[in-house]
Amino acid sequence: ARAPARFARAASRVAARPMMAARTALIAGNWKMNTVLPEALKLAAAVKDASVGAPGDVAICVPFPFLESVSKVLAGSKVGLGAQDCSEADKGAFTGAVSTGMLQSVGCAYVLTGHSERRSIFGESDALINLKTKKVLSAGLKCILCVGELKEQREDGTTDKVVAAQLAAGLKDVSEEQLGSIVIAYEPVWAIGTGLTATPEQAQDTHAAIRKWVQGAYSAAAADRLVIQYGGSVTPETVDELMACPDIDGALVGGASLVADKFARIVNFKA
Ligand SMILES: O=C(CO)COP(=O)(O)O
Repeated sequence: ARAPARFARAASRVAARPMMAARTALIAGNWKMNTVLPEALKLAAAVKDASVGAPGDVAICVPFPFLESVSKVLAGSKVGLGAQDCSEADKGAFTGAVSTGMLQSVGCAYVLTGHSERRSIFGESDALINLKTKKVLSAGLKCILCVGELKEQREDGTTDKVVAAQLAAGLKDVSEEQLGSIVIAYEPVWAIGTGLTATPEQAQDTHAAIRKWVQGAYSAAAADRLVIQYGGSVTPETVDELMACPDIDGALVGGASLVADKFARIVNFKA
């Protein structure tokens, strides 16, 4: 999704643009509430094998009970382990909750926050998402913060406004240095699990708007470094076109990440 650094530097001299960072792509699978242990182990082993020659970074966000055993399967591979949620608290009387310290202790490198299913099904507010995001960062983990508009919002032309508000709230009190441990996943809600992928143009436009927002809120350098994933019905058939867009730096994949062959093709995208 980007030119090699030497071309980017040459281009920046010609066009007098700020130097572009060489962003490393990140393809992440979000298994959601799927698999039982034997399936999880088998799928993780397949992802490990498929990722050996992958052009970018790879991660899988697996259900809590399988984190530790999947971590052993992934040991020594380039596949990072991720969780799908965490508590905003450190520890104590929070029945059923899972802390970032627990996640770190079983080998997690990534945590998702702000997923639209957490927002809509579990009623998570922007304020709670911000607390969770900051907890992930203070534990030294990488945070994949998800944002995205509803169908009605895309139709009434408020996508950029909605996404900007989610970014402002989710990243409140997150420093520019901490932003280096954030990945933004743009997941239009109408495209999640529906088979309706955003067109590369729709996705690129919103990714560019996200990067512009980060430039205004932080700096051009921070915006340039930021990895922005697209999520929403990504498949082997759509990944290459999406990854060819200049501001699309990766994918957050739900359904297709549960099918070993499909995810193998996605992590080995051709841009
Ligand atoms: O929500 C998603 C990833 O977090 C996307 O899910 P699908 O790829 O199944 O649309």
